[in-house]
Amino acid sequence: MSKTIAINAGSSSLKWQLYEMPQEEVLAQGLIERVGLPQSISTVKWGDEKDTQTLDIPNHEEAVKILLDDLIRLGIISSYDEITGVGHRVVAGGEIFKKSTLIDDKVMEEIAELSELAPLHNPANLQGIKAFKHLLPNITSVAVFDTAFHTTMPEKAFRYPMPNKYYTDYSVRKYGAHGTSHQYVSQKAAEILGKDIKDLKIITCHLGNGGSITAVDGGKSVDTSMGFTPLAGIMMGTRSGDIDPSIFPYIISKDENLETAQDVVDMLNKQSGLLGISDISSDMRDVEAGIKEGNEKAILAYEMYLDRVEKYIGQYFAVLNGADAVVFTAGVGENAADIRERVATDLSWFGLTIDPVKNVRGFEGVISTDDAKVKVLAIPTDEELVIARDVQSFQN
Ligand SMILES: Nc1ncnc2c1ncn2[C@@H]1O[C@H](COP(=O)(O)OP(=O)(O)O)[C@@H](O)[C@H]1O
Ligand SMILES: CC(=O)OP(=O)(O)O
Ligand SMILES: [Mg+2]
Repeated sequence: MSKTIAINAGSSSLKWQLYEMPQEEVLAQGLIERVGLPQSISTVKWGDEKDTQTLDIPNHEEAVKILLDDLIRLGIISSYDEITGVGHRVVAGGEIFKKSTLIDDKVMEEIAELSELAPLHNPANLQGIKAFKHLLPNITSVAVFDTAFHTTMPEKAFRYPMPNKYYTDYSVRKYGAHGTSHQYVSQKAAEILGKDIKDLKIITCHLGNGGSITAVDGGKSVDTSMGFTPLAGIMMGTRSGDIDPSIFPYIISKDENLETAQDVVDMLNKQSGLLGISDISSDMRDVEAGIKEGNEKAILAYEMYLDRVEKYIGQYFAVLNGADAVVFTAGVGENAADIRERVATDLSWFGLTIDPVKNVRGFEGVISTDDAKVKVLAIPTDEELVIARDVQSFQN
C-alpha cells in the first residue's frame, strides 16, 4: 500500500489529492484558495467529512505545511511514513522536459530557470516542490509538466514568424500549457464516445482561471492557444490573451505607470482579461452576476470572452480540417452551461447542436443532440489523477 499526493499549485491556489495507489482510490482532497492574499481558505474533504479553515497563508510553502498538518490533525493518515510519493504539476518544461521526471537538485534548478516561460506558475510550483523536499525528503518526487503533451506540435505551429535566431539561440517558440488536462479530457472523450482516440479529431477547451484551447489529432496535440508563456491565446480571468505587441511601446510612452516592457506584461497577466474589462472580477461567476444586474462592462467582458473562445475553436476546425468532438473542461467549461450553449449556438454552422436537457451544470458526458454532426462533451478535468499515475510509474 502506498499513498501518493498530487499537487497542483496554481498561481493563487493549491489543489491536492491523496490517493491510495495503484487502486487510484481518492482518500482525501483539498483546495487552498487565496494563497498570498489575506484570509486564505483551506478546505479538506475525506469520506463524508469536510473541514474548512480560514487563515492567512502567505505562500505555497506555507500551504504545503498546512495540508500536511491537516492530514494528521484530521486523522486521514496516522504517520507521514504512509506517504511514498508526491507528484507536482509544473507549468513550463520548455524544450528540456518532454515527459514526467524524477526531481533532484538539477531538475529544481532547471524548473527555476524556466520561470521566464511561466512567471505566474513555475515559482509557485517550485515552492511546493521545495516544501515537500524539506518536509518529506525521502519520498519519490516527480514533476509533471503542462507543456509535455504539446511537444508533438509540428514546427509550423510552434514557431513564430520571426528571424530564426530567436528560436535557435533563445528558444522562443510556442510551448502551450494545461497539457495534462487536454490529454486527460481528450482520452476520456474517446472512451465516452466508444472510439479509439487514434481515429478522432478533438478540440479541447480548458476554460479555468487560465484557459487554453487545443487541437488534438489522433491523441496528439497539433496546436494550442497558449504560447511562449501562458499569457497568449484566449481571454482569461486576469490575462489578456493575444494582443498586438506594438501596443507595448505605445502605452509605455502614454501611461506614466508603465516604464518597462515587463510592466506591460505584468498588467496583461494580472489586471486584464475579465477583470480588466468588467472592472468587477476575474471570476466568471461575478461577471455573470454583474450581467444579471445589467452592468454594461460585465456584458462586454462576457461577449469578448466568448468571441475569443469561438475564434480559436473555429481556427482549430481549420487546423484539423474538421473535428469529431469539442470538449469543455475546467472551472468555467465544467460549470457554465450557458457558455457552452452560446458557443454551440454561435458555431451552429459547424454542426454543434446542444441538447438542453443534458447541458446542465455538473453533467459529465455528451451534451449534444444524438444527430449532432460534431459531438459536444462536458468532462471534469482530473490533472491530479494523471499526476498520481505518473508518480506510480516511477514506483513500480
Ligand atoms: N458555476 C460557475 N459558473 C461560471 N464560472 C464558474 C463557475 N464555477 C467556477 N467558475 C469559474 O472557474 C474559474 C476557476 O477555474 P479553475 O479551473 O478552478 O481555475 P484554475 O485551475 O486556473 O485556478 C473561476 O475563476 C470561475 O470563473
Ligand atoms: C497555465 C495556466 O494558466 O494555469 P492555471 O489555469 O492553473 O492558472
Ligand atoms: Mg487549472
